[in-house]
Amino acid sequence: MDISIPSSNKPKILITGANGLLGQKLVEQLVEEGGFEVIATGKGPCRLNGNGYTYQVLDITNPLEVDQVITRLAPETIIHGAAMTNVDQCELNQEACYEANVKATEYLVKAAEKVQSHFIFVSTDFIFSGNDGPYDEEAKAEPVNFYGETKLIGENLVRNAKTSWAIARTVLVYGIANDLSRSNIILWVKSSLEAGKEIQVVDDQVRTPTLAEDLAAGCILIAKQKAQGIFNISGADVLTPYEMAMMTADYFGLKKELIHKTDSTRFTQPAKRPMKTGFVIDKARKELGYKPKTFQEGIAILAKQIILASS
Ligand SMILES: NC(=O)C1=CN([C@@H]2O[C@H](COP(=O)(O)OP(=O)(O)OC[C@H]3O[C@@H](n4cnc5c(N)ncnc54)[C@H](OP(=O)(O)O)[C@@H]3O)[C@@H](O)[C@H]2O)C=CC1
Ligand SMILES: Cc1cn([C@H]2C[C@H](O)[C@@H](COP(=O)(O)OP(=O)(O)O[C@H]3O[C@@H](C)C(=O)[C@@H](O)[C@H]3O)O2)c(=O)[nH]c1=O
Repeated sequence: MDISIPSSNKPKILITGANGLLGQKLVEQLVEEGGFEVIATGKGPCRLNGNGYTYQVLDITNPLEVDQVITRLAPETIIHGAAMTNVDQCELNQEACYEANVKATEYLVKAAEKVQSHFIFVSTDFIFSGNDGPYDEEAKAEPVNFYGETKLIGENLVRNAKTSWAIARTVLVYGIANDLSRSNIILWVKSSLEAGKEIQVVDDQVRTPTLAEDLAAGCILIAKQKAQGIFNISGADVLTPYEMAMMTADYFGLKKELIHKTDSTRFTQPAKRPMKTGFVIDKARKELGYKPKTFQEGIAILAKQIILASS
């Protein structure tokens, strides 16, 4: 069922993967700001709260559906955040990952070209090797897992698009939203420690963790300014997952003794993780006016949302 609101004379912005963590924050902020007519799309029923947007079912791996929805709605702007984001699942089920992250992006770019939408593609630090981060926008891509490979192919499809485009790259997104398909580091650490579970956390991988609200704000700055090119949209704090876990335990007053420091030789996952990533965000700060929260501020924001969600 599509939830529709009367169309307006505002420019249309279409969000793919709107039921996801980034998608929900994008819709929330766009509706709040009021500058766009917001079209939220996702596979299956709407899992968003609130109103002020139109929900349209859209499975981006269906080329016919993509063409019909995009050409009928002709959005001025598309923010394409939908993807298969479980990195280990991507390694183990490469066909599904390629469909969702590459073929779907191809269908969306083709449809965007027909209606000349400004196309904003959300990408990742996982396109890099992790040998020499943190990275600026000019760094050489060299993915170390299949998920990263598919996101890099997606980037290249977008860079060759015959319509205006931007790429918003981000890192280790954390936050809370409605009925999410996957967890994220703060929620996972908090729930493990509250359950009295011991966790092994690596201290040799480096990230610049990103509050979901900041990523959404960065994408909206790009949309409003119709900015073109590649922008690093992440947090500024350079931290290891172990440091993030300890800060999370500290903030929520949980038992730090349950957190055991380890390294990537002892803690392995099905898909290899790039060791040292993280982003230099000077370009987004200067050209977009992007201003991310600190990780500490991000935890506090999340804590308030968790209390709100449980009240
Ligand atoms: N999370 C992170 O740490 C990072 C994310 N990114 C990128 O940011 C973007 C958003 O990620 P995030 O919000 O965190 O991830 P989520 O997994 O929360 O959101 C992705 C959304 O895409 C949807 N989706 C998957 N397949 C399809 C499909 N065939 N048709 C329609 N929708 C589909 C999912 O639907 P459903 O909810 O029904 O499964 C989900 O809502 C992604 O492009 C990701 O690659 C980049 C760096 C870090
Ligand atoms: C589950 C787990 C993770 N970790 C570490 C590994 C990693 O550095 C960090 C996060 O691991 P996860 O597997 O939860 O998340 P991961 O799949 O690495 O997250 C990635 O998601 C995709 C979508 C991206 O685009 C990337 O930017 C990145 O955010 O925490 C541990 O140390 N111990 C653990 O038990």
